[in-house]
Amino acid sequence: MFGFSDKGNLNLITQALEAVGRKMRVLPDPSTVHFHLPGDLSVLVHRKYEDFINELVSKFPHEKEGILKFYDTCWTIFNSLNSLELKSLEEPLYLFRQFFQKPRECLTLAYYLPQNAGDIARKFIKDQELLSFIDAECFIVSTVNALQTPMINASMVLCDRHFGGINYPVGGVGGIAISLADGLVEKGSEIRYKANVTNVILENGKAVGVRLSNGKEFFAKTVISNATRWDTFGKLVKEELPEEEKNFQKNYVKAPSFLSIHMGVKASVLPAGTDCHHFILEDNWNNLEKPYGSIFLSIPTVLDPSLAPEGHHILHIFTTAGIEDWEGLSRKEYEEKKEVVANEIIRRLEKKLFPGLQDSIVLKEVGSPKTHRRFLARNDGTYGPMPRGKPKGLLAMPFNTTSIDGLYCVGDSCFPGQGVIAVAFSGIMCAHRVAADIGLEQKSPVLDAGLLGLLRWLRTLA
Ligand SMILES: NC(=O)c1ccc[n+]([C@@H]2O[C@H](COP(=O)([O-])OP(=O)(O)OC[C@H]3O[C@@H](n4cnc5c(N)ncnc54)[C@H](O)[C@@H]3O)[C@@H](O)[C@H]2O)c1
Ligand SMILES: CC(C)=CCC/C(C)=C/C=C/C(C)=C/C=C/C(C)=C/C=C/C=C(C)/C=C/C=C(C)/C=C/C=C(\C)CCC=C(C)C
Repeated sequence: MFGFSDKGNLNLITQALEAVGRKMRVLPDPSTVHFHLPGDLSVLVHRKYEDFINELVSKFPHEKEGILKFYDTCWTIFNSLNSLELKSLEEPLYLFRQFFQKPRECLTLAYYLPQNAGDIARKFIKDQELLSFIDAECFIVSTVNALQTPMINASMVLCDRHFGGINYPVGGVGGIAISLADGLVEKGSEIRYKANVTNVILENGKAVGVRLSNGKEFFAKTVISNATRWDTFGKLVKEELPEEEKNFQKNYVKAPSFLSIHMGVKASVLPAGTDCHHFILEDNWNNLEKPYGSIFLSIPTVLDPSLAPEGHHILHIFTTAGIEDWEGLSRKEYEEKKEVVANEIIRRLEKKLFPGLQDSIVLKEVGSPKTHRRFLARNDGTYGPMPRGKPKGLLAMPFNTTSIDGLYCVGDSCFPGQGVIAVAFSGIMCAHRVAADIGLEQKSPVLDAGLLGLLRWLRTLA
């Protein structure tokens, strides 16, 4: 996980846990990911920035200058981000204060806001294979290539992995939700589980509450939806799609979902020193973004052996996959298809990384895009939004307010997009905007109208 470090302003998981009086023990991952790419290009992203740069330069010595210039630009953006107090960009008093206190940093971010990583990389780098490597760097966090990945998001992940580092919460990532929930309850909140919202209740065009599938209704000053914007406006709000959302759907499509395999294997199948995270694309760069084209693999027991019985490891393997491949099948066909597709992926891993993998399996569970749709309640099981074409960086991404008074959105179909830290930031922004709107923080109605209008107009330019 990103966001677990003890320094800077972008350690948003640490900060969220602290806010509810919690702290988790984490284990530092010595690397972010081990890339296994076409042409036997192998790159390990070390935790220490200098080690990573030296490794990359050793593979592309003729591009040393371009590599340094590209990643230096990422650092300029990351350092600007990391210097700000992160609150709502839809709240003018805060935004103006930040511009006044940190003008250089805010102007840097404003300059890069409409730009994409692939365009910046092409300013400095000519080698096609290296540009494809940067595509893979972006793909693992955005599910699209570098030309479609906003430069601010790319900089955030390409630098924070070295600044804050990747850290594993002892006991597994499920512990994050448990700690947050415990902390919230301790602070006086109430959480209702198995509460399936089917309607946002509107009164005179204002959101005033929610209705559950069991018919119960809850009323509130403010409704915040963590469902995707496709679910919020396609299912929960029964009105005609507002113009703003039409614009969002014009600019963004649902990213595919995932096929995931969770396996328990005998430890002897992994060579000594195996890294925790791997990304595998065997022969052809053109397959990078295709369904089942590339394989993600995490082995959390490399860092935290307590998760599996002695002598065993856990493998979490996943590839992008669309829901359309999995619809219209009988139960039997569905189960058979999961088996066939999973076995092919395991065969590829066996060939590339771990001979004998198939025979070492002691437990295997396969999830399809339908599993994601069902258990995460996400439209088509989508991983999040993906630009329809070439985006203007983050310019078109909506923030938290919506065109329905009293209704706010958070999560990965809001600015700045996919990723736990991105989503946590959208939560922080939303909390601040709501606090201002219900009188818990300062606000200026005149400036609000001006800024929200300006941001709406900017989005139409994207
Ligand atoms: N690091 C990883 O490997 C990893 C894995 C998975 C997801 N992620 C990140 O998490 C991000 C998603 O975060 P998010 O917060 O936007 O979405 P989310 O899907 O994690 O959270 C949405 C929440 O809303 C609930 N919900 C949805 N519809 C509901 C309804 N009708 N009634 C009641 N509850 C409902 C869901 O149960 C869920 O708890 C992704 O973009 C991804 O980057 C990361
Ligand atoms: C007016 C206006 C609007 C403006 C002005 C200017 C300014 C001030 C600006 C500002 C801005 C800001 C603050 C921004 C922010 C941003 C952020 C925070 C961002 C973030 C991001 C993040 C991200 C993207 C992340 C991501 C991640 C991910 C997705 C991850 C994933 C992972 C996975 C999948 C795993 C892998 C594995 C393997 C390889 C195995």
